Amino acid sequence: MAIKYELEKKSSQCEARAGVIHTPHGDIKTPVFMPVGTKATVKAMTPEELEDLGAQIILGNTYHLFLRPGDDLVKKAGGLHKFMNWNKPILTDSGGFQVFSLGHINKITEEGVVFQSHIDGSKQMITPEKSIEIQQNLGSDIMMAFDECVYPTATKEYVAQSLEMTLRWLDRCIETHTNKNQALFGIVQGGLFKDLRKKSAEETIKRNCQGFAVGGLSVGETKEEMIDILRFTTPLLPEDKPRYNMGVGTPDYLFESVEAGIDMADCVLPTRIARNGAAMTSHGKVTIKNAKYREDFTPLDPECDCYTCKNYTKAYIRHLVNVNEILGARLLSYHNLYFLTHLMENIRESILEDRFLEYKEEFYKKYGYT
Ligand SMILES: CC#C[C@H]1NC(N)=Nc2cc3[nH]c(NC)nc3cc21
Ligand SMILES: [Zn+2]
Repeated sequence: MAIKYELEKKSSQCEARAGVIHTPHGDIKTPVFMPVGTKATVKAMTPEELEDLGAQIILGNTYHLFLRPGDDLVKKAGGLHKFMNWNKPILTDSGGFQVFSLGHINKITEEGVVFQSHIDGSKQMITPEKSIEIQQNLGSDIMMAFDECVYPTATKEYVAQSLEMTLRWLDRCIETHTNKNQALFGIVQGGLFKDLRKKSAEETIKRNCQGFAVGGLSVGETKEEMIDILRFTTPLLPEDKPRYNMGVGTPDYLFESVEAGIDMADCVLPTRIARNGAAMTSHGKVTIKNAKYREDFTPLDPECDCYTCKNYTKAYIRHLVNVNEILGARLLSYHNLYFLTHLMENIRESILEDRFLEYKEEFYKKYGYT
């Protein structure tokens, strides 16, 4: 068994739950936020810094690593863990979404997706088999099935057809999944249509994957639509397997995901907004370039005990960002990743103490959501 999910405590107030995912590269306490390391690095962070800030598992991307440096090279290096010197769990996305959001799609056929590389325009094709072969070369602990990604604007007819193809592609992924040290997660689609979500969930569950993602969200739908679909779909998934909401990473979306019964979430936001000079703090978002911080010699977040907040001031970080010094992005990335990682740790504690909703209310008030 590549991974095993152990449920520790279910909230009495909502679908939230705390658990542990046992993997060949160590245990993951859930709910968990997963930093994104698209091209074999979580941007500007060393693996040691990721460990220090509490990261338990990171993401890699099939699409990017296939194009550069090539999954065959990573395999020759001993796999992605060795190549990037990260010895804890890694989850790799299958390429479906990245082709959609980055590659220039030429056509989607039953065989797979033909696209032009966003790097050199070369014609490429990813099939379910190819996606799993790449992920097995990378050696990730959790592989995502190759799915067809549809946007919330797609018609119901298209979404209905698409989820059927995603199920046929899942069967082909399962066929190709030979390395049983790696888990394979299915992805539930169905857009914003509850009957299609139910169908996709029921059919995906029949394939007995080691975990399940709710796909097709965080792709432009409204927050209310995401919450509605998430609260409908997540409880349909097996209680004894991990559940993963793809692409969420703001505090409110993390709270809402956990409240719906989600265990795992990932997002590029913490490092992306850091490069743009923004930080998530206990009292809401801080845009450090703001002139009001010019002579502010207090920590970024007075309630945070991370390396950045213990050693530097807003004025100093604002200076670094203003003169475009790399350290500015690094210090903000470190804090933002620490903030979301510890937010999920605090959420987990609140579930173990059966006070999740109270914690959510306290956090929302301080952060400025309500
Ligand atoms: C449609 C669809 C779909 C899902 N399929 C796969 N393989 N990966 C995803 C990654 C995502 N990231 C975000 N938002 C940043 N939404 C995502 C959705 C998916
Ligand atoms: Zn901090």
